[in-house]
Amino acid sequence: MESRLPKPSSIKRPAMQVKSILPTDRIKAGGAGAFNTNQTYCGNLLPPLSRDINNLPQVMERRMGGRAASPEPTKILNRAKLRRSRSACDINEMRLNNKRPAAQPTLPSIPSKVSRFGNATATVPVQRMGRLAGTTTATATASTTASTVTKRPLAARPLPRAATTAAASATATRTKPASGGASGGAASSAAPKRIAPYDFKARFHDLLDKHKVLKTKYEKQVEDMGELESLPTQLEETQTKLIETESSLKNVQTDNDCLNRQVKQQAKNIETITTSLGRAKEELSELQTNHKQIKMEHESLTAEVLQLRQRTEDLLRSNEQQAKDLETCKEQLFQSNMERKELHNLVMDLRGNIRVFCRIRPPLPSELDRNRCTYIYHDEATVELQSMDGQAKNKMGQQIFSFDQVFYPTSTQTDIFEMVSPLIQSALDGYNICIFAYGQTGSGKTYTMDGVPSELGVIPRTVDLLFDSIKGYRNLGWEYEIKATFLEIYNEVLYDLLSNEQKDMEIRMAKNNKNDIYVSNITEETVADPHHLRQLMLMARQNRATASTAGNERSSRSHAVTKLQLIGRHAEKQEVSVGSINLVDLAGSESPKTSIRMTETKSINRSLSELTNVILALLQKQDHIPYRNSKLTHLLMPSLGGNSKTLMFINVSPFQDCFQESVKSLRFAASVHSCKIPKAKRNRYMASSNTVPALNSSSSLGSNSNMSSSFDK
Ligand SMILES: Nc1ncnc2c1ncn2[C@@H]1O[C@H](COP(=O)(O)OP(=O)(O)OP(=O)(O)O)[C@@H](O)[C@H]1O
Repeated sequence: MESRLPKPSSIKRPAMQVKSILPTDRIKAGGAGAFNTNQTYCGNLLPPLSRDINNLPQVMERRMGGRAASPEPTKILNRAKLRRSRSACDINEMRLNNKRPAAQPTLPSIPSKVSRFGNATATVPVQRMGRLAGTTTATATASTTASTVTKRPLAARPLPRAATTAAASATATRTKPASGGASGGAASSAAPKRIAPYDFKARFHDLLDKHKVLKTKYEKQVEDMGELESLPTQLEETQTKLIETESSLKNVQTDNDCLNRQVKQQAKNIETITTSLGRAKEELSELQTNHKQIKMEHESLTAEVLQLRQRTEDLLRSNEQQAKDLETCKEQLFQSNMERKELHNLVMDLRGNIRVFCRIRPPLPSELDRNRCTYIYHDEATVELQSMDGQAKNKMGQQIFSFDQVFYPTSTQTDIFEMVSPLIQSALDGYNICIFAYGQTGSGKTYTMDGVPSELGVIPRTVDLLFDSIKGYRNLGWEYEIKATFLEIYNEVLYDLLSNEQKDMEIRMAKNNKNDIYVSNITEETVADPHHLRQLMLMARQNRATASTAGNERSSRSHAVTKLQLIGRHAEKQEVSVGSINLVDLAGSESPKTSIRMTETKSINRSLSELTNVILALLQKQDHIPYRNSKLTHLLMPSLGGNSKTLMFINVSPFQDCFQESVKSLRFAASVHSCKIPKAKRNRYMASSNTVPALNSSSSLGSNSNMSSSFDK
């Protein structure tokens, strides 16, 4: 009988390249842990199943070190066993399978068997199933088969999951028909039927089944090997991914920590903000309350503002009207003030341009034992002087004198100044005023003019009145400037009482005004306040020449002239008013019989005599008035005969031994009182005129003034 099986020589090895074993180095590189699921591979205890059938020759050759090498006894024995276990059919079938493509192995069909089992699946021999009776899993079947082929105890080796599944599937497929029919079930439960050695066909089929199972197992193992080969790469990728994941995890953890810190910080911030928000809410509430109050106040104030605006408009209209009225009133006031000045000075004129006041001083406590003559006061302006000496009384006759005013010994400084102050007012109105005291030594001239600290005289009171009046005039639009000079005439020589320097001082006539004179090189001080002027007066008094006389322990031995210039300006009306006050404390006349310093006495008496002559010449209306015969009359020329209002005090002593001098003084004063001086003219300038002195100019009427004046008619 000729077998239809192909000859073993025709079997070719599968073309598929399969790695028979894992390289040791790769296994080692993968680490033992990488193959924990397949300890047998890692330990290289068992060869892979891929070497079992298809690659068996090559494997054997490799293991044997090639055919040329002499086989080891154990391997030769195994090969002999293998050779014994395999039948010729097996070998032929393997050769046929090797010739066919490995992916689709095909076997020749056996019609007789096929018809008996019905389909290809049923080609699994019942005998084999019977032989495998008692095993319900493909694993057991495969293990049995494997042990049959390789004669190795493979039961302990776990099969790959895919192979197990395939084997189970194949077993299930083969057992289905048997379990479906009674015959099949009987066959499966029957004892395994041994195939007779001569039944090659059965053996062939049995081997074919085994071959299929092994082939399936082989394919699964190849697949598993492919999967296992890719495991290191996957492992590396997984490790790389793991490292990346760990790095990412670290980053994420870092980020998480950072975020946690931020969350904590934000939580704190939220807490702070919440607290602040609470406070802000409270403040907002307070502010809202305040806002309501302020709003109410604002509304109230707005209404008030509206009322005030209306009131302001009314007031503005009223103010405009009042401003017009004020201008009218100012104008009327200015005109009335000018009229008052005119009337005031008219009264002064009616009283006389030169007025004479007689003052009889009281005896001092130290003089109470001195004999006094009798003064009989007929009225306030008439006094009768009687000598206690009967011989002198008969010789001099009745001595009755009339003056503008007679002041009793009991009259005070205040009483005196009440009569003087109207003249000071005239000086502010632009008139030249001259006040001098005449009398024998010790009669009270200095007391009347300067006074004592407890009883101020005419000069300090004049200063106070001037500054008080300037304040009132300022309200009327007038601004005043006061300049002061202090000089004395001693032995017909001029001295500057504000300077200790030796100066060449002369009395000169103003260039454009023959009625005005000035003193060259004299110190002129602009006075800002009464205190300043008092200081200057004190300095002048200290510089004045004094000496002891028979009638006065501290007699003034010179004529002292204090000159105050008053320059008033009305900016609105463009008017300038220039007035002056000459306050003269004459040296006391002295009898040559009692004189100690004859030259001094002669000079004083001569100057006083010249003063008498000038006044008498004015009284007699002589053509020539001898002003220049003495420094005193020359200096007082504008005050005596020109544009001036003059007040002369006649001071007399109450003592009997002064009777003769007192009578002479009183006679002189009485004659002056009767003297007629032309009507004084007010110095009034228009600001637009070139003749107006410059404001704050040092040049003035008392010094070197080139001013030309236009006088009122
Ligand atoms: N009315 C008076 N009441 C009180 N004491 C007076 C009065 N008049 C003058 N005396 C005093 O008389 C003395 C002499 O006065 P006073 O020095 O003023 O005289 P005089 O005329 O200036 O003298 P002389 O010309 O020598 O300077 C002074 O002590 C003064 O205080």
